[in-house]
Amino acid sequence: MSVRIYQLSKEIGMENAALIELLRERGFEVKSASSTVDNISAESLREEFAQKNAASESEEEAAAAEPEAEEKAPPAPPTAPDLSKFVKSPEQIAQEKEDAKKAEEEARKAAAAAKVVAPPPPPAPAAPAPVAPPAPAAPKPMAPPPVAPPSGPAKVAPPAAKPTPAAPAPAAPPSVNPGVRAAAGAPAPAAPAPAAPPPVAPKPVAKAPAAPAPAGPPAPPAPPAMGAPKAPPPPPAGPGSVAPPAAAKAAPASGDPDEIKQISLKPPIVVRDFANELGVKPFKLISELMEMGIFASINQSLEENVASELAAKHGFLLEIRHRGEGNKAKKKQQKKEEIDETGDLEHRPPCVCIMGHVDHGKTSLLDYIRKANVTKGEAGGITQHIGAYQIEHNDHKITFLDTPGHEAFNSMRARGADVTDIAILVVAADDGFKPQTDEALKFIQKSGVQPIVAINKIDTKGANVDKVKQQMQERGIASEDWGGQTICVEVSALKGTGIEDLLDMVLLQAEVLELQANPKKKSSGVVIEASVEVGRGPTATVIVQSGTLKVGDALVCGPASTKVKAMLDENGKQLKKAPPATPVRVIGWSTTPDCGAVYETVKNEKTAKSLAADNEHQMKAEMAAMEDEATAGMSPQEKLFAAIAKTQKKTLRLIVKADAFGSLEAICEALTSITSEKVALEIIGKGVGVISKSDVEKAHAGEAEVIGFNVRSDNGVAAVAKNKAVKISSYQIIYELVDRVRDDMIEMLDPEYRENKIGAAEVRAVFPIAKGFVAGCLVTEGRVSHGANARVMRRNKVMHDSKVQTLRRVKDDVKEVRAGTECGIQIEKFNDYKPGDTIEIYEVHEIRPSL
Ligand SMILES: Nc1nc2c(ncn2[C@@H]2O[C@H](COP(=O)(O)OP(=O)(O)OP(=O)(O)O)[C@@H](O)[C@H]2O)c(=O)[nH]1
Repeated sequence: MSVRIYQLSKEIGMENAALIELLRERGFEVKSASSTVDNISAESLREEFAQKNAASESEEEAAAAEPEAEEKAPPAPPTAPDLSKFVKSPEQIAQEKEDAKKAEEEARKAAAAAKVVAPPPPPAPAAPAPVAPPAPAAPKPMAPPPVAPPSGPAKVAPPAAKPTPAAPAPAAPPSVNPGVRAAAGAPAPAAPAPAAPPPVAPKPVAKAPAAPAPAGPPAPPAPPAMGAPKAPPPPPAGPGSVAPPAAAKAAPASGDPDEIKQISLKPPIVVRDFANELGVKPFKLISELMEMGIFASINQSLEENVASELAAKHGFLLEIRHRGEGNKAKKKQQKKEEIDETGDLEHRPPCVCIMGHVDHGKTSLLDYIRKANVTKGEAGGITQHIGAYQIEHNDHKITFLDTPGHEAFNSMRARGADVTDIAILVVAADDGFKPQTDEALKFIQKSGVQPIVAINKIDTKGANVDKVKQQMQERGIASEDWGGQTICVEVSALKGTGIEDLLDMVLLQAEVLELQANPKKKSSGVVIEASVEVGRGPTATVIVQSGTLKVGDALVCGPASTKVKAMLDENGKQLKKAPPATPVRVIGWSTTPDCGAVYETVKNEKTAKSLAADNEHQMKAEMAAMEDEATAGMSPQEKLFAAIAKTQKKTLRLIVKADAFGSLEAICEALTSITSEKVALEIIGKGVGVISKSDVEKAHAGEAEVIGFNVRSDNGVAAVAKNKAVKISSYQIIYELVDRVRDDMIEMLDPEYRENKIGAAEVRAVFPIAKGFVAGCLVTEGRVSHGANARVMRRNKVMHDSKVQTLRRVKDDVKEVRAGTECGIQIEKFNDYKPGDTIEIYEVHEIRPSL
């Protein structure tokens, strides 16, 4: 039996880091808070600390007050001092080390009073490192602030975890986070101040590992997980996605008296609209473009850099908003607000997603966690699939995103990682890393989330945990017990082994991430599932990311809007309020919102409706412009040829109906990835909900098929379809659907044939007979068969191509003559044999054409 360090540290009331240090001092090989110590050692530690704590109770109280004083002492930046219990300054760590040593000694001497848990305030650092360096604009020539050692309170920025924007100086936490573990054992950094100031303001580094000091003498080797040097604030930069030319950028900085106005446009930037925005006549803009060597018509769209250049020329700063960037920008803004309003910030549950290769046990894991929770929770709750659910573990909530795992759901998985704080990468112990595991890992890493690897199916015969760990190492995510930084838990989703441990690790990671949100503000969040439900109309499952969503709130989400009439959790229970990180199904949207879209709370229903209408209009305009753009730049002839080519190519037209937006999108993505030179695939209609008569009408008009995924047909639809000869096919499995569509495309192709040579004969002599001539031959290879296809070749030229009409051995008709045998051959409708000709015998097979 063994005990995890984080459990033990809780029991004895000690920081994880301090306990790790103490154990290391005592010769234990421990790596992180998830490492274990044997039960006997744990018990003796419990006893030891029970005594010490009793003896030093009063002393601790005094000590507890002191760090406060210490926190106030250094000139901390305004947003900084948010010390979590996992975060300590290097001085504190050093102090703890000393204390731990002292405690050990004292323990040995059986002295009663020792102090380990609450260290006294560290002495004023010998080389104090001011956290906030001077502005880069006026660097002092001689003594720049030492940039390397972050001192004073520093917020955790665990490696590969989402960077915490407010962190003043990314520092490795002497905490349980494996990625930063090394810092605990590292010497307190005391980097010498660089002799020369950095010539250019280094980019602020949001994440560990350490970046080198920008200038001056080389910094001492930083401990592996120490934070990057505290960077001076970056020079003023243009707004988020603004892509102005140099001139435009320089203008505001140079203090040009002319006011620089900003215009914000979404591509495509069409000449006519752009001229309006700039307040010039289109022909003027066209002539300016001509001066730049660009010949554009009034309806043509401009390259972004060209538009930026023109905007600058007219004194504008052009912001180009790409689709989806608005949301990103909003998200960023949202995060920023979360930091600004620290007063109202509260801890929120982590959003966790489970990813991995098909059949590695994601669903089983999710099911096990959910079922365990259902039985623990309120009795009789009927769980429904809403794309996410929340559980409680050790009195802490965890939100799980229930994302499907099939390859075709890539896009949803990508989103899963977007709203995800923690990602569990499931790898089957009997199968190891597979392409989808790697793909999922890529998503996870791209989204800046530190994966927790769950090695599943450890109960199976072929389980090889070491092999998986080896593969983890090969991918740069070595597990903790292999000297790496990735939390790795061995589980069996079937038997439930290790699941508690896994959930412990999730909570631990969540604690390190310090997930916070402001529940008091207006709610916003992300749609993770959307569908049309019979009797309920369009519904959407959203994850509240900020604020508290309440019944009666007016929401807008792209072209969809709603006044929340009802919200349900995954157990179908009506909720009145949904605080941050809660998944809820919101009923009663005007239309199904897009999966992955951001919703916002607005003033009232009227505003929501009007904003949704604006969004819809905008989206339609963009679509139309994109279509125009596809043919822009083509001459009329080219457009004509393109149109002809389009009509000549066979096309399979489809109308796709699915049960949810996520699956609809995944299906369309999978279908459009079927590429063929010979057959085009065109999705002429798609939607969420039952297959209706109007779908059939549309299919009939467009000569299309209707494909349904997990949806049924409306009453009477089958009869209409039969009457109009419209094919309707329904599927429950996405790859079957894709395979069937591929088959349908192939069926549209003309058959293909392959020739197979079966023999050859050489003409040795030509004999006249009553009706024409016969060729006396020697079969030189294979066989010659009566009725087989035959081709007479002369000097590599085909003289005739037909069939073997007569085949004789001596005077007898035969069916077949083998190689090395002489025979008489008469070819259908041919008489011009010459000695030396070759008669090739071949078969023709019809083969399945390929796309
Ligand atoms: N022996 C054993 N079998 C397991 C375990 N976890 C899952 N399985 C089995 O593995 C198979 C696939 O499990 P799923 O949970 O459906 O896997 P998945 O990764 O969700 O699969 P997709 O949803 O298709 O991507 C099922 O037959 C499960 O019963 C486990 O821990 N041990």
